Amino acid sequence: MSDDEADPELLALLRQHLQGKLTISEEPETGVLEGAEYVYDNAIDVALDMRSCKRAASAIYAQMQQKQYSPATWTSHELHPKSKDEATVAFIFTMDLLNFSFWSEKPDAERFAIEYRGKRWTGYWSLVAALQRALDEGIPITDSHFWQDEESCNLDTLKQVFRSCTNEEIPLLEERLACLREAGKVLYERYRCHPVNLIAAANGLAARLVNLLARDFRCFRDEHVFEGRRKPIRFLKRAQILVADLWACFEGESYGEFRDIDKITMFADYRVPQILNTMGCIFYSPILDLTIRDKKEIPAGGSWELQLRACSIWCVELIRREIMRNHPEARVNAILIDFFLYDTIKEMEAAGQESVPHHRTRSIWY
Ligand SMILES: Nc1nc2c(c(CN[C@H]3C=C[C@H](O)[C@@H]3O)cn2[C@@H]2O[C@H](COP(=O)(O)O)[C@@H](O)[C@H]2O)c(=O)[nH]1
Repeated sequence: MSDDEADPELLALLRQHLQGKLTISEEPETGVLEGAEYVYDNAIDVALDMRSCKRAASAIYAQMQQKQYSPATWTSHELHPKSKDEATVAFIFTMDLLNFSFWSEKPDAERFAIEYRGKRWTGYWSLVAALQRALDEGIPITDSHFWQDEESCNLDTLKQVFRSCTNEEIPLLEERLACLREAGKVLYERYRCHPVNLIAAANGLAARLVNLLARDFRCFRDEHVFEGRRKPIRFLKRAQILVADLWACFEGESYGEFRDIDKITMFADYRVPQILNTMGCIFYSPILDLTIRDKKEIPAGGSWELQLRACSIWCVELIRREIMRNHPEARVNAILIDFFLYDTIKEMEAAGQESVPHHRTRSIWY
């Protein structure tokens, strides 16, 4: 077919569209839930316990009501940015670009930690504290121009930004620099150097923003082949939590306004599976259970890890459906359930009440 002959299939599609027979769905899907259900249906090392999920649904709903859990809870965290503007969009984008792999095998007093505002911050909060401290110190760590400037933004700069008050360095420092470099390049090439233009391109659709992040940024493309299945399983954890953080921070308005926000799923990290296991909602084969309890590393991209992540997503979806079945008026979605579960396991950790460890996989995806 010569270049100027149109593809007959395309012509047929166009004709159907013009005749109003073809509605090109405005509502894109991320495919995350579909992939999670597929893995759940084919998992042999991870399973769900329906009775525990039902029990968890009513307990979670009751506690969320009692704590008045809402998107506004996000801003109430001491370290999260308070201004509702472009600077906060840039902060959240930078934060979720680097929001991965903080766990340490060192004892608490020796693990990587950031000293900021008179406190020691570890885990996710060490990331937020380091970014806030860098901005206080005049380092433009949330500016995509800076990320591309190899003179002023390099490994030494990041070592300074993430300098620890212990002898342990932040894990995967080189990978974090690579994420900033790539994101700086893509934002320059496609989004006029600022993530607000990426949000504008999504046109108020959360699923579209997630898909744009996965399409344009390799470092957000958290998808993996499960046991040889041709179509990769999409987790897109940092892309999804980025949308969720925007929605929560801006309380569903302005840069956080998404008419399909309920399409966002739980974020497949290493903390929520831990609390779901603690509550008996998900359980493991004896060998996997032993591996996790012995704090042995689980290979990134392997079947065990994908089963853990996918079954956790599916578990939170079933909990969400159970809550909506019993409370049709509830303003609860997978994001708020997830945020609640994460904050709950962190409270348990702070109180020394963790009964089972989280799984250990070192990865840039979560
Ligand atoms: N599923 C899920 N994963 C989350 C979060 C958050 C923080 N979200 C804040 C925003 C609103 C909420 O109220 C939280 O205050 C971090 N993480 C992930 O956990 C890991 C860090 O664990 P640790 O090293 O122990 O701090 C790492 O993979 C990180 O990406 C969440 O909410 N959900």
